[in-house]
Amino acid sequence: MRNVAVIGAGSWGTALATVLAENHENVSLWARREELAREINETRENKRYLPGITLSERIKGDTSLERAVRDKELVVLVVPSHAMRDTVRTLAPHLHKDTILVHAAKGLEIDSLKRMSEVIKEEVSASFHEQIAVLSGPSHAEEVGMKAPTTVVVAAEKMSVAEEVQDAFITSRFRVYTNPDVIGVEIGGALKNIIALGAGVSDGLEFGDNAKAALLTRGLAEISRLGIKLGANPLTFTGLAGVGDLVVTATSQHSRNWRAGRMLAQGLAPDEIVARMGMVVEGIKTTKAAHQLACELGVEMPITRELHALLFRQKAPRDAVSDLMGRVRRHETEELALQYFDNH
Ligand SMILES: NC(=O)C1=CN([C@@H]2O[C@H](COP(=O)(O)OP(=O)(O)OC[C@H]3O[C@@H](n4cnc5c(N)ncnc54)[C@H](OP(=O)(O)O)[C@@H]3O)[C@@H](O)[C@H]2O)C=CC1
Ligand SMILES: O=C(CO)COP(=O)(O)O
Repeated sequence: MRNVAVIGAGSWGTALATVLAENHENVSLWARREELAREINETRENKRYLPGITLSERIKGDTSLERAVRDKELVVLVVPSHAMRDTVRTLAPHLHKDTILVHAAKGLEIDSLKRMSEVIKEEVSASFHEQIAVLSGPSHAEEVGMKAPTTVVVAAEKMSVAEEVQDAFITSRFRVYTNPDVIGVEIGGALKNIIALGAGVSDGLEFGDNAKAALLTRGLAEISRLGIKLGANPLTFTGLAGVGDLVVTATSQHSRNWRAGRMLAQGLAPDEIVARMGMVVEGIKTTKAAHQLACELGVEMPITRELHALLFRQKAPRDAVSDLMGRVRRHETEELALQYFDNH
């Protein structure tokens, strides 16, 4: 491919543009603010979102969505999930009929509780539906910008589409796997942010490594439970979009969600946390959406429930921990354990 576009010049969009610039001659990078597009073009740096990384001359900042997507073979959507619907609605009429759309956002739409690929499908014509993919996995923008070895996964309903996206992104430092499980990859990527918030709370309370390991493990159990209910392949949660992203987000000081959790433990309100961060903290809105989804589908998600109470009902962090630890005793792998005891 020669012409690709990245929509969203935050940290992740800018980092993905640096990867794409290794493989493609023209990379349009859409920013909604004129001064950011100008800074990218004039200084070859995005100081606010990816400081210290020199951007290739192949990357061109642009503020026109129409111009950015026109005649592009690949369009990468990297706006925060709350902005996905409006952004896709605006650019949809200008897409070339063969364009592949890949999104890299990690969240759910708060009112509809939909995954990002579902939101995108609703905003583009049916002819694009098989050309939609998701890119996810353990990948902090700061490290990708520095070309540290990174692995990600691309999921699409059609394997040939996933493979085209794999081809477009793969470099010697950015290894891309494919997976047909769009639901699992999107749910893993979105819900790990909730558990990362919890890990930040746990670290803020200085609970140590046992508590963090418990949160990650039981967090993955509840992410998988919801994902499987929605139709995901359980194996996806053992992969890059599951365990991989959970570990990288919940154990890293790069993570905005982990840092937000630490601020929660200090008693800051969600609004103050978002204002201080100056960057997107997807886990806050995703906690609301996932909690509602779990209630509607009757899926048990105790960590998500407690974080929801912490974020939106002013529950004290230590009370949330006591309530988690004091829950009714159970088997570790409840469905499997019941089968096992039936057979023995
Ligand atoms: N950062 C990372 O390491 C990774 C992030 N992601 C995911 O990528 C997505 C984007 O996050 P990230 O780049 O980190 O976010 P940042 O906070 O770094 O940047 C947010 C970007 O989105 C723009 N933006 C904010 N609101 C809107 C809106 N309503 N309409 C259009 N654009 C908007 C901002 O523009 P402005 O400057 O004008 O406000 C800015 O360019 C998230 O879903 C995140 O979970 C996934 C993997 C890694
Ligand atoms: O998704 C990420 C790494 O894979 C980035 O996580 P944060 O949004 O918490 O920084």
